[in-house]
Amino acid sequence: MIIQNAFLHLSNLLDAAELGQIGKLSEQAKYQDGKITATGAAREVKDNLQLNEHEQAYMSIQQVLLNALNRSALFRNALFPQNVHPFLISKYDKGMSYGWHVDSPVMGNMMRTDIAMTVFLNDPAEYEGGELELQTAPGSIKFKLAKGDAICYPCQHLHRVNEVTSGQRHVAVTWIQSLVRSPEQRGILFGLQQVAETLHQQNIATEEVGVLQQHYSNLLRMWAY
Ligand SMILES: O=C(O)CCC(=O)C(=O)O
Ligand SMILES: [Fe+2]
Repeated sequence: MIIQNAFLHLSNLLDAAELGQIGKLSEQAKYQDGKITATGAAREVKDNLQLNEHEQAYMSIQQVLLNALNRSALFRNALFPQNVHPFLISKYDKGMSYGWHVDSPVMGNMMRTDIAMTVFLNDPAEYEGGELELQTAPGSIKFKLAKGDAICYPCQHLHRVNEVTSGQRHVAVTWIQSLVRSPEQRGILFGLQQVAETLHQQNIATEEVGVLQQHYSNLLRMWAY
């Protein structure tokens, strides 16, 4: 099936062993007020807990998450990641939420934030509420994914995390600068790439397949910066 959606769902981004490792590492670690890393208006509406970046566990968790991203062909082919911000590891206890906001357009060492990503680190049955909600032209969309899954969405959208009304929500959040800035252009390239990949799997290697690959390459070269 060809994926044609600006919201990329990565199923099982983390395997059971990785989830176990992250669970263990975060258990002993200290979490602090999430307002510390929020700027501007987002600071007023942010109410969560974040793993302190000076904690020993922090770097180990980063490594597990980056390894998982590195082996995902879907992540690479759909998003053209050029720069990935260090993950924020967050918890939302009962009563916590993150109100409507947009993320900073530029973060860290002057990286542009094109795509935001939430990795769900615990089972959705462990908490009520806590959906990631995006405002889009046709209406709002809510995501509350399985443990180990991730959602990637263009940073243009206003979004919020609904109040957790029971239990605890545990996520990792990051931002990606893409080689291809526009979501529409990424969608065209990803569509063509999936068609080329399907033809390749069917052992079809006609002249037309070569031309498809040629134009895919030329479009990517035209749009990459
Ligand atoms: O926790 C999430 O799913 C998203 C959090 C968020 O919007 C942010 O950190 O900017
Ligand atoms: Fe956000």
